[in-house]
Amino acid sequence: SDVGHLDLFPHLGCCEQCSNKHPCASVSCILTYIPSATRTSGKMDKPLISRRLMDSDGSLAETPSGTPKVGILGSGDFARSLATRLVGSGFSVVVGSRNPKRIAGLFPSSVHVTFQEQAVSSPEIIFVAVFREHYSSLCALSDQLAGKILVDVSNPTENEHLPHRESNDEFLASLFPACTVVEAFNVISAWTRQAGPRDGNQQVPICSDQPEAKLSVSEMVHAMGFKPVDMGPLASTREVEAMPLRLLPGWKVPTLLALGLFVCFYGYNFIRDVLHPYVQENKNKFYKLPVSVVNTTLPCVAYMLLSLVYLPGVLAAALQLQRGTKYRRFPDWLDHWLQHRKQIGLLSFFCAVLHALYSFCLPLRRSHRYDLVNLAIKQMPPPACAPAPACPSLSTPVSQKTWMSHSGLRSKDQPTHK
Ligand SMILES: NC(=O)C1=CN([C@@H]2O[C@H](COP(=O)(O)OP(=O)(O)OC[C@H]3O[C@@H](n4cnc5c(N)ncnc54)[C@H](OP(=O)(O)O)[C@@H]3O)[C@@H](O)[C@H]2O)C=CC1
Ligand SMILES: [Fe+3]
Repeated sequence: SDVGHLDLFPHLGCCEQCSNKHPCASVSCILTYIPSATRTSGKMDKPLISRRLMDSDGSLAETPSGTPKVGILGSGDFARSLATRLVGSGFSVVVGSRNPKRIAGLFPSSVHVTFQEQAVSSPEIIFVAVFREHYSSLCALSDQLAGKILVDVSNPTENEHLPHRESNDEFLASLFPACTVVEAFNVISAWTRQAGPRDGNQQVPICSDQPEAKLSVSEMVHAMGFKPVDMGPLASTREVEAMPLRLLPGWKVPTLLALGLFVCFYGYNFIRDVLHPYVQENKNKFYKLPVSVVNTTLPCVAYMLLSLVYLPGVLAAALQLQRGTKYRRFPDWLDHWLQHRKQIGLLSFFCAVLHALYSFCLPLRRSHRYDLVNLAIKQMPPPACAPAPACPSLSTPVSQKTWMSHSGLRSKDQPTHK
């Protein structure tokens, strides 16, 4: 309704947008006048890089003095994207490099790029954006780093990561015992880190043995527009560092299960529909392998998977009844099974959809085949003095009734089988 809009927006004067009497209260005009920032709300409207930090050419300008200072060791991709975001969030950033002159131009102008020794002297929080194998090259800075918070951002490669091996954070903490090590940002992509949490993951898992250090880093993460998530002590970093290595977590077992079921049912249907007729009656039905046998197999797999979605719930209920309480942990196998129900259910649905598509396409394919046979027969010249055909279906075009009966459809004048 237009009523009341004028009270809400008393600044609206003469309307230049439409021909209404002034002041105009039409919704379209009001929407044109309201600044976009007041129309929409939420975090996404906040500019990721504040205007006051931008030069006229779009690069980042000097940060005002008195802003919190953050150090970054390393000048690679991670350091660059992090520095850009930190400056955009109002932090003063100093980057420590082995060769500051070479890489200074790659950072926003407000970032101070210097040698490692100078970079770590004043900030209390220092990001270690170098690979694990180069941590030991930072040991020369031990005295200057004493008492500071080191934020480890590294991820192990797959070969490095072994479940019972010490994490990169634990290794860093052992090299710098006088520092507090905090894990953060290892799961955030370079794009999200630089552009802010617009469309990517917003959660930043944080681990440390020191609650104060965790709090300081959490506040910084929050100021950068992300959501800090406390993942516990430094020992939890083994789990957190393994996160980026997991592709589609939770799907491996259900997918293998679905494939296994498919292979079993396909084998069974192959023996029943193809191999058995071939051995017993010498009938060649191998043409059924790509479509018909697959289509018979898909619903079997779908039903089996669906039953595997419901079964653990029943087992869990039975176990609770037997134990007389629901406050005891399920056995591990049942716990894992319960956690995979969503994936198993989706795979079941996928098989059912494939079955529907196959079933829909099969009659179309048969109809096309009969059309081709009809055409071929029509083109055959009648023999000059041919005897009466033994099989009428070979000399006359295949009727609609024939292909309908072969396709499992029934024509109107055909009697129903009881
Ligand atoms: N890139 C990404 O998107 C992500 C990276 N990470 C982690 O961030 C860390 C850095 O990654 P990234 O920036 O991509 O790597 P890069 O190879 O781009 O940069 C590594 C930096 O380490 C510095 N460095 C310090 N000491 C040494 C040394 N002895 N030998 C070689 N280099 C050294 C170098 O800077 P200089 O020469 O100036 O000293 C170099 O620029 C890694 O631990 C990685 O796992 C985590 C998540 C995502
Ligand atoms: Fe079916």
